[in-house]
Amino acid sequence: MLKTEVSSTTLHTMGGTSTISVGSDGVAIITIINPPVNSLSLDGAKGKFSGGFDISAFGGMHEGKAMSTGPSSKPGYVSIDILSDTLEAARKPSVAAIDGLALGGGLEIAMACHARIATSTAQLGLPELQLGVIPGFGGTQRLPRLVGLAKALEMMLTSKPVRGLEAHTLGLVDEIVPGDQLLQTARKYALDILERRKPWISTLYKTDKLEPLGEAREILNFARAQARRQAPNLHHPQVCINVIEEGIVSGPRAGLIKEYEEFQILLHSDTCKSLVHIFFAQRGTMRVPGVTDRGLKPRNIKKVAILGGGLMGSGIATALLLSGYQVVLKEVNQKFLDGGLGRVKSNLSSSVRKGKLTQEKMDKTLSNLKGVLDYESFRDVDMVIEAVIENVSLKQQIFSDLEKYCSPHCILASNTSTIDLNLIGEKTKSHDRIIGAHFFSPAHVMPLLEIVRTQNTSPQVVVDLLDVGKKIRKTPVVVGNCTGFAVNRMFFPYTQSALLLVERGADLYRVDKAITKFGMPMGPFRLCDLVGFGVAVATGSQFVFNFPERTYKSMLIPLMQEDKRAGETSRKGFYVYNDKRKASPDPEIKKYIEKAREMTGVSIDPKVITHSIPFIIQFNSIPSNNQLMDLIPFQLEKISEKDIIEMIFFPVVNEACRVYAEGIAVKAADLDIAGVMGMGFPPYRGGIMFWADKLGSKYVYSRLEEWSKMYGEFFKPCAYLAQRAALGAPLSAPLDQGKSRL
Ligand SMILES: C[C@H](O)CC(=O)SCCNC(=O)CCNC(=O)[C@H](O)C(C)(C)COP(=O)(O)OP(=O)(O)OC[C@H]1O[C@@H](n2cnc3c(N)ncnc32)[C@H](O)[C@@H]1OP(=O)(O)O
Repeated sequence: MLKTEVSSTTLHTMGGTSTISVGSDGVAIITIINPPVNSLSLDGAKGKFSGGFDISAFGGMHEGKAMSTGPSSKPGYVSIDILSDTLEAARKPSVAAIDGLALGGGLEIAMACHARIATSTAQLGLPELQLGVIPGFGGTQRLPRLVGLAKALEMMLTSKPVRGLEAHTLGLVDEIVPGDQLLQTARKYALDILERRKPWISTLYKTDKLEPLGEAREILNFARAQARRQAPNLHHPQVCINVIEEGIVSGPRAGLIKEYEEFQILLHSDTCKSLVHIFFAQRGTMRVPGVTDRGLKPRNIKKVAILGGGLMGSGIATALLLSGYQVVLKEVNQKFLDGGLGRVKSNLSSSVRKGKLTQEKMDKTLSNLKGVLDYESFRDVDMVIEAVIENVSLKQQIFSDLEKYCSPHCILASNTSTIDLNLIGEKTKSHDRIIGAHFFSPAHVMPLLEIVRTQNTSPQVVVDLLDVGKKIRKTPVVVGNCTGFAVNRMFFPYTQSALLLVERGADLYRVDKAITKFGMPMGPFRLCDLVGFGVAVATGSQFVFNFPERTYKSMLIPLMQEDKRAGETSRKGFYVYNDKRKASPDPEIKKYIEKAREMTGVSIDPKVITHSIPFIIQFNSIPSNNQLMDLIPFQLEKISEKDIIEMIFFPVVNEACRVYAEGIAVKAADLDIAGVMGMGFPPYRGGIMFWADKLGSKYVYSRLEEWSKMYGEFFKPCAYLAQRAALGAPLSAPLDQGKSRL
């Protein structure tokens, strides 16, 4: 029971409200209220358990405002003067009572207290690295001293929080209590410290959890090597390790100073700006003008039917089952149905093997799955997701069947990745409830859900699907209807420009290597192998048909298909694969490239090469044409990595501009998220539009213009890009009103 309050004060600040109330036991309770996540701001009072420092204030700091303003202009003011020399060194003990989140700056304040009491479900973590910075309020020094170096490094480098129970085992938390006993226990704990019944601990000077220096160095070096391997383009994980090391080698106060200095530098890095942009852009996808601002409430979707138990259908079923939905899976015959159900089971078993799901939960989850061969069970479902092969007439037939069997309120969704939804729904009268639910393979793993809305789809149906997307832990991006929607329209030129480059003489494996080095999970050719040539050609044909003027016509893939090379599944594609599915370059590929060149009349143009890669060769005699041609592949191999990256990605930027200008995407930031989550574009580059804006619209335009003169229409900058470049304006600036197709 709390004792009666004897005094209380409320502070209103820009960062929310703080209340201080002192009970008759003399213990003061500071409560800080700053919805939604109690983020911290420097103008506000300190001491709240929260989602961390106010990330929206990073923006102002990027524009030049220092993090330390006013009285806090002194280096390390918060971490040294406030948290170490005032809070931690005080003659009054402080105890953190943690319910819910204690992340980033929130946990750093808690660690500067003399003890921490938490609920078992509280989440404690230092996720600053996910934003391109390091903990800045002493976290790099205190966390290793509470939980040991190895665990502290893991928590910081992965940005993953731990739950209260684990935090207690680790020593981060002193006691775990139910939520309703939190304050009472924390109060008593503070008095116990004061009266020396509990130890009075300053975390900063604790050493018992720190490994001896030699061992510590080994752990740090191991972490360095691992971080370099996992994120070779990222500098800030290395900085974090260096800062931790400084504290171990030179003492925690030296560590705090280095932490402050490095934090200030990282705050202004491109990586931090890009990751903060992605943080807000990801949350912004849930806001769709004209849809989510109408006050519509999502309807309760309980039962979903899926048509097709292939790779996509079974993945979608898995994702829904894992979030508690009842799922009906329909196939055309028992063999296919058994295959589909088997795939769902094996997806779930793999979660059990990885410790993400218990066997008991898996059995319970599977009881929500029903396999069927007809439409009878569709009568009471709330939503259907069609996930059959990309065949227009088959989909049209299915949608008219669905109209007959499903109730009038049932949402009719298609998982098509390219086909125009109006075409799919052509034979129905249900246009207001037809919507695209485009998942990415494997659907139970990939984080993006592209929600496609036609001009007739009702906003209620969009709101319903946004809600389902959130519940199955996907990031939904709402886009307009067209061939390929947003993600595949951006993907198409990615493969096309790669084909163009190799046909002009660039080494295929070097293209993949350059793109992987840039930060993509794999290069365009390795990806084609993974997706399979069959799917690549089927999707590609939609583009060839709809956008012929900007299609690069290559015979390379069809030629390889003739020789039964179909990608990874056939063990041969652009690479060859061994039993363990390890990819190796194949010298045979040259043969296909030469033949493809011959068939389409593409040649390596020496003028272009010498123009783009100036270098001098001295000949003793005048070389023959054949000798010159022999030199060409060698010369083209000299194409710089920067040129490879720009020639592959600027056409993607160009297409993203078209998608934006046509109103298919409502915000440029949605395309950034679609690229990051659907294509694997590196988040630390901020997404495709953000990255292009960093290079400047003028530069992107001028390069595309240059290549379009050399290689033709494929590279031609679109009108929107040309206009932005002429104005010197960013590509991501909001569009004129009334343009959106949504
Ligand atoms: C000096 C220090 O060391 C520096 C720091 O502390 S840096 C900050 C470190 N903290 C973080 O990185 C945590 C970031 N936040 C998160 O991971 C998640 O938001 C969360 C786990 C706190 C909550 O997740 P969830 O419940 O799914 O809600 P989510 O939609 O993400 O956030 C709710 C709202 O709070 C905002 N928000 C979350 N954390 C915020 C923060 N630290 N600052 C400002 N706004 C924040 C979100 O933008 C969102 O706003 P919106 O509703 O207007 O879109």
